Amino acid sequence: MFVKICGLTEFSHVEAAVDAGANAIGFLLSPSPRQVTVDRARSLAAAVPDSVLTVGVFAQEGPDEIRKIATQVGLRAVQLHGAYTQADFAALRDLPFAQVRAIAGSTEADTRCGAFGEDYLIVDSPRPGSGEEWDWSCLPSRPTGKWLLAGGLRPDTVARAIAQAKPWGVDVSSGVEKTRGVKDPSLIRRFVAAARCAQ
Ligand SMILES: O=C(O)c1ccccc1NCC(=O)[C@H](O)[C@H](O)COP(=O)(O)O
Repeated sequence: MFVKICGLTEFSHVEAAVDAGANAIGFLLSPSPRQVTVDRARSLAAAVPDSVLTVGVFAQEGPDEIRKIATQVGLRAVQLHGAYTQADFAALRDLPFAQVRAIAGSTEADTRCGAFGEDYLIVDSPRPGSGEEWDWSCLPSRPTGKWLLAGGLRPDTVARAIAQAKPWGVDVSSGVEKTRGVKDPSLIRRFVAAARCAQ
């Protein structure tokens, strides 16, 4: 089970996620309570071993801005949330970054990973990063390929979510925070362990 921890802002939390065995770590580079500056993201990303995917999360920047920021930070992947088109993904394809397409699972968006040429698909709640649970049993069509379930997952709910939705991976932010925007290392450890034990 592939596990991504999103919205990290502190070195100690990056270390906790890496030590816990996370496969990917996300940095918010768009407006959010978890947003980090380009300089901060670059420093945090430099502390992550090559085996872990560093993902920059974007929600409103255009391809040129994403290209610039992702290169400055030294990311290994970009995650595009919202109204990004197939053309936006194509415009970034020449970069040496993996691509993550994040969609709201409650919409009619294409749930096939790779439909826009992306490497990973995140099927999220209608309000990304809100921590709100949503009804993933009501997906209009079953996602395929390397898809991650996200949206309101927590250490005590992730096993049930995996059993029901059978995703390729999971993604969490709010569920491993003690207060909004502030991660808790013990919750990170519990989340990764619970996801890894789940079937
Ligand atoms: O975290 C945010 O504030 C955010 C803002 C805009 C776009 C995406 C955002 N977050 C993405 C994520 O943290 C995760 O991919 C996912 O939505 C899980 O969030 P959560 O429900 O908080 O676990």
